[in-house]
Amino acid sequence: MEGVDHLADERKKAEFNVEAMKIVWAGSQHNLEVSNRISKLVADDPAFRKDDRTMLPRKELFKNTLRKAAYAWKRINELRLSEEEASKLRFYVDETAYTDLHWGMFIPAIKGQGTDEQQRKWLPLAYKMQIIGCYAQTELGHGSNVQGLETTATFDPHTDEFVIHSPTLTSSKWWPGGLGKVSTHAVTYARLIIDGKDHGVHGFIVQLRSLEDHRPLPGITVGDIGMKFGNGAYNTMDNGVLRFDHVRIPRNQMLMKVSQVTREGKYKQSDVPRQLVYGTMVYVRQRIVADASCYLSRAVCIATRYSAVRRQFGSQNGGPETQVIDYKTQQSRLFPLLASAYAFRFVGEWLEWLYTDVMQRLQANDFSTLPEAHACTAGLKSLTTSVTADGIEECRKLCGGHGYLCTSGLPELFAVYVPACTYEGDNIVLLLQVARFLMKTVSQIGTGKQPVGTIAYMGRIEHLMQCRCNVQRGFAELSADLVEAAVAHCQLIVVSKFIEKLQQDIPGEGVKQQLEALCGIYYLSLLHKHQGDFLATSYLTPKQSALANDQLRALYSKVRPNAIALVDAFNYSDHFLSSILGRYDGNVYPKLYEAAWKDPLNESVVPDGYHEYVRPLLKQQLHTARL
Ligand SMILES: CC/C=C\C/C=C\C/C=C\C/C=C\C/C=C\C/C=C\C=C\C(=O)SCCNC(=O)CCNC(=O)[C@H](O)C(C)(C)COP(=O)(O)OP(=O)(O)OC[C@H]1O[C@@H](n2cnc3c(N)ncnc32)[C@H](O)[C@@H]1OP(=O)(O)O
Ligand SMILES: Cc1cc2nc3c(=O)[nH]c(=O)nc-3n(C[C@H](O)[C@H](O)[C@H](O)COP(=O)(O)OP(=O)(O)OC[C@H]3O[C@@H](n4cnc5c(N)ncnc54)[C@H](O)[C@@H]3O)c2cc1C
Repeated sequence: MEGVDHLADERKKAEFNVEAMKIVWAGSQHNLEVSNRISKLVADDPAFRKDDRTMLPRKELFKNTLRKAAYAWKRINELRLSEEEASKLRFYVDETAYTDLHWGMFIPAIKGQGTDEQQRKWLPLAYKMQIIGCYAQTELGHGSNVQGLETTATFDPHTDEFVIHSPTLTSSKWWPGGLGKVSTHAVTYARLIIDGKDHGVHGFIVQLRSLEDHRPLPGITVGDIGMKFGNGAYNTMDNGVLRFDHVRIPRNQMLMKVSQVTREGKYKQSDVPRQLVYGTMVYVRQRIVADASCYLSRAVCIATRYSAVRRQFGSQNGGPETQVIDYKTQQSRLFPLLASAYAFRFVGEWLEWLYTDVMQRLQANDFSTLPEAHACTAGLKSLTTSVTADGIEECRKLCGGHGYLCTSGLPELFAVYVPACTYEGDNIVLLLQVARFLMKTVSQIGTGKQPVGTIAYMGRIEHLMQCRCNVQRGFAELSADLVEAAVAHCQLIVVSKFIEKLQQDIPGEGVKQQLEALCGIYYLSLLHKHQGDFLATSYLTPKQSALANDQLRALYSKVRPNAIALVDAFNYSDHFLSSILGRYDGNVYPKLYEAAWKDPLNESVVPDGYHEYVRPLLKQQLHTARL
């Protein structure tokens, strides 16, 4: 029934102040106000419609994305939106586009690795979108191993230029988003060669296309790499291929904050770690962690609302069947994901703080916290994206058959999100970086160096203090176990940041109690999942393990009446969720029925192809039957 809130009874059960929880989720009253205003702006504008996205052929889909990106830019300028509001608007438009890479990587790369002079030249052009940029690092044959890139940038002292070249097929740039069809410029990563000497990988600003007619400049071959997983989803993005045939750029287009090449061809390394060349990846990994909670909470919101609407079995005396959310099995799959969404929100906030702190220290030439920042961003990116991708798929299954329909919103959400486990660093490769950091810490504990920050706990573990180990010995052989240790370390960070959040003053009736319950669900469900490890290492007795499980079940019961309100606190509009199963009013069945009839296949009663391919079969059967 239109206008009826089918979830109203569920909302009445809430034992906490939902408006106050919305502020906690948004981070502040100000953030909530901006989110409300911008999300409404997008939802009310038919130009941002997206319910047809999974049905459009690629060319039409891509053109539509270009139209939306241009329209979004027009609105940002007309309404004089601030940078914060503009990025919120792109978030609520909810369509991956070349602009993600322009704002998310091209500009940050210039800011992080360009000199003041380079920033003064390039940033105003980029901010006004008079040039559009991408981040061209990965190659056909090399992704994870950045030091293995093959593209060369050879200094020519006669002309004061670099010659950018792709020497082999495997050196072709492959994957950069925005590169395929749109970008006019790329921050390109290439090996710096001076006088025959290889100085390793550096970033260069290279113009790819004419600003007049958009054609590739001489020596540039560029195009899209083709369709990716899923309908709609990441196919709105022009991930590209790029080859250079001795393309010349002026010397001052090498990003020279970390190291410089002089007019005479001298290579000078600033007094900063070379890893700062990887700085853009650290920035984006930190953003990806913040984003994981958004994707997971969307899926959880859909699955929770639908689980309250859906009924199966258990009818008493002809009464209604049981809401599937009341089954303990459903709760044991759903509520840990709900708890994870909140946990990732808080760890994302903390990581943002850590990143800002590291950046401030770098300004003051203090590089001491860089290894920890790298380990935290790499590890948490890996953990949160893996859990989120798996969580979205679990939410689809929690919605039964209807979860498989595109109109549930879940298939596209999964397809658009799952590459997050690969881009910005394959999740296993990143965990190996964390493991390396942990092993290095262990090797230093023996020398009396006290670990601080997220690894301080290691200094309190007795047997680690006795440990005398070399970082590399046995590392490869034990790498699968070390990856597990790295995940456990990252989980510890997530749990401790959730607990720290609870130690803050959290206003709003019942809000803190709900968060305490969710925090308990988060760590107890982990403990339950890994109880074998805890029992094997005698950190838990079987009795304690059983008690923990009892406590977990009790917390599911505590959260159950609040479940709908806890997902309402994410504050997602129906437009943003784009899911019939996750509708705010729970009016699922009539809307599913209505949507089916809008499918292009139902435009005609007799489908295209019937007369060519079906009718002849039927005729043949009629003929055979008569015989
Ligand atoms: C659909 C959209 C979804 C979400 C949107 C999310 C966010 C939106 C908001 C903003 C973002 C905007 C856009 C992004 C959106 C979507 C993503 C789209 C695009 C994706 C782009 C990319 O994928 S770009 C390419 C990314 N590539 C990688 O990540 C490569 C991974 N590899 C590496 O990083 C390195 O090769 C390595 C770390 C694995 C190894 O490096 P190497 O130099 O060989 O190092 P080692 O020898 O192992 O180590 C040497 C020492 O250096 C230390 N180290 C390594 N890396 C760093 C670092 N980054 N910082 C600091 N220190 C570092 C290492 O620990 C070693 O230290 P020691 O002390 O041990 O010597
Ligand atoms: C949607 C999408 C968007 C992207 N956008 C961009 C972009 O804008 N710009 C850009 O430059 N790049 C981009 N990329 C590329 C991306 O960064 C790389 O794909 C990513 O870094 C992984 O590298 P790879 O593809 O080389 O994987 P590989 O390293 O080849 O991984 C293959 C397998 O090998 C394993 N493996 C690799 N090394 C090791 C090791 N040392 N030990 C154990 N196992 C290992 C991995 O775990 C994985 O299972 C994008 C990729 C995708 C999918």
